[in-house]
Amino acid sequence: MLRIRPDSPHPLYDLAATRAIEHSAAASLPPHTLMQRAGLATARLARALAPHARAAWIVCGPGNNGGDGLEAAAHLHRAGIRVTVTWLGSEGRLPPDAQHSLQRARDAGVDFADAPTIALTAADICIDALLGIGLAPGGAARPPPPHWLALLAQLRAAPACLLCVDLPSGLQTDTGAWAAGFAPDAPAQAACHTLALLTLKPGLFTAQGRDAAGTVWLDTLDVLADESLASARLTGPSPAAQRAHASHKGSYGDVAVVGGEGLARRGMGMEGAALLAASAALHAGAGRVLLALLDDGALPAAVGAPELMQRRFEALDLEALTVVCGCGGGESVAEVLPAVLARAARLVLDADALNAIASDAALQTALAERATRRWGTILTPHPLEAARLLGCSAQAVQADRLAAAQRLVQRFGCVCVLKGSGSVVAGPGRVPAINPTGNARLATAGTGDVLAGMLGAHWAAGKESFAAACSAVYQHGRLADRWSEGQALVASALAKASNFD
Ligand SMILES: NC(=O)C1=CN([C@@H]2O[C@H](COP(=O)(O)OP(=O)(O)OC[C@H]3O[C@@H](n4cnc5c(N)ncnc54)[C@H](O)[C@@H]3O)[C@@H](O)[C@H]2O)[C@@H](O)CC1
Ligand SMILES: [K+]
Repeated sequence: MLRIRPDSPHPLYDLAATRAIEHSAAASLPPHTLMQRAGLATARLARALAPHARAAWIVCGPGNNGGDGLEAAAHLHRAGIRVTVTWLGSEGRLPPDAQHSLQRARDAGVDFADAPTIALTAADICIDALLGIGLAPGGAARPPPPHWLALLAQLRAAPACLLCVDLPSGLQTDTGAWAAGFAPDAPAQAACHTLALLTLKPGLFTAQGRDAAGTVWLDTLDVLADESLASARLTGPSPAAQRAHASHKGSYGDVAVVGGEGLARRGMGMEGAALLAASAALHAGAGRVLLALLDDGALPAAVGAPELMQRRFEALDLEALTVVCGCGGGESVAEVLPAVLARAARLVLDADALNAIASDAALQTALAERATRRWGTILTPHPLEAARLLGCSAQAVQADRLAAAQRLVQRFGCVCVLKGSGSVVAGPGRVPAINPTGNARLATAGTGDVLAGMLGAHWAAGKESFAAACSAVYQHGRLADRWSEGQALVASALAKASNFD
C-alpha cells in the first residue's frame, strides 16, 4: 500500500481503463480474490489510521464497493473492534462478490444496524463503502435516495476519522465533480482518507476531488496494471537541470513579458501584473527578461528591478523570444496580439490575452494557424477564461476539466494549462497531466501572473512546451505547499521564490 505524495509521478486510470484492468485480473484469479484483497487492505489501513479504535461504523452500499466494506467489517470485528455495518443493499440483487462478502460478514458475527451501536469518539473509525466506480455517471445519475445522503452527512460529521473506499461516495471517477445531489454541505469534520483500489482515478486529484478525498492511498491488490491504458498522469518533480560552467546569460533563453496597461488609458494601472510575471521569469532562471509595458505604462520608480530590460513593444525581436503575453494587458493587448500571434516563435498566452482572443474570431484563427506553422503556444486559462474560449459556462468546464483542456488543445493545436484545484496540462498527442501540488493559498491576486512568468522561463531554458508547462505548474504549487505558515503568501514574494526548491 502506498501513500500518494507529490514527490513521484503516477499513472491514472479512468473508469473504462479500471474496468478493463479489473476484468483481466479477475479472469486470472480464483473467484472473490480481488474483493478479499480489497477488504483486507481497507481493514489494515483503518487499523493504521485509528490504532486505538474501539468502534467502527461502516456504511455499505448495494454493489461491490459495499462488498469491500463488508469484507473489511469481518476483519475489524475479528480484531476485537465493535463493528456496526449499515447495509443499504437488497438481498438477491447483489453482485456475486458482494453476496459472498455479505455472508462472510454475517458468519463473522458483525452487527448490522441503522446507526453505530456505541457513540463514536475521535479515536474511532468510519468507513464510507456506499458507492465507488459504479456511480451512475454525470447527468445520467438518478437522484440519490434521501436517507443515503443523510447517512453520508452523518459519516462526515462524525468525530471519528473517515476512510472512503476507492472513492468518496458520489465523486465521479473520471472528472472529480460531485454527481448531482452528493456535494456535501460541509467538509468532513475529522481527518479524511481515501483508499484507491486497483488503480488511482483522475477524479481524486482534480475539481472537487482533492477536497473530497483528503489523503489518498493506493492498494493495487497485487495487480500489475498495463500502463499503456493510463488515461492521465499525476505529475512529479522534474529532474533539476544541470547548468554547465561554460554557459552565459544567452544560454538560458530570453523571455519577453508583454502586458501591463498604463493608468492613462482607462484609469486602471495594471503594470504590477506584468512586473510580477517578469520578476518570476527572472527568479525562475531566465537568462534575460525584457518587459514591454503597453500603452505607455510605466514602472513606478520605487520598484527597483534593475535586471529587467524595458522595451517598447515595437522594439521586441518577437521571432527570437519566448513571449509571455497578457498579464495585466487590459484592452491594449488586443492591439498587439495580431503581431504577437503572427511572429512569436514560442508564446505563453494568459489572462487578458485569452479574453481578447475569446472575443475576436480573427485572433482565434491566427492562434489556430500557429500550430500549422509548428510554432509553440501555451494557453494558461482559469476555468472562466477557458469557458470564454470554448463558448460554454465555467460550470461546464469544471464538470469535466480534463475534457475541457483537451477541447482547447484540439481547437487551437496548443498546450493548455487549465488552472484550478488539480491543474490540468494537456497537449497535442500527449496523455494529459494533473498537477498534485498547490493549495488555496494560491487563490490571491497575481499568482497567475507569476505562473505565466515561471512558465516562460522553464520553456526558454530549453524544455519542450508540455514538459515546461508540467514543471512550472508543479514548482509553482510546491512553493505554496512549502510556504511558511506564519507568512502571508503574496504574489511578489512568490515570484522571488520561484527558483527555490
Ligand atoms: N469486482 C471487482 O473485481 C472489484 C470491485 N471493487 C470495488 O467495487 C467497486 C465497484 O463496484 P460496482 O461496480 O458494483 O459499483 P458500486 O458498488 O460503486 O455501485 C453500484 C451500485 O450503486 C448503485 N448506484 C449507482 N449510482 C447510484 C445513484 N446515483 N443513486 C443510487 N444508487 C446508485 C447501482 O445501482 C449499484 O447497485 C469499486 O469501486 C471497488 O470499491 C474492488 O473490490 C476491487 C475488485
Ligand atoms: K466509497
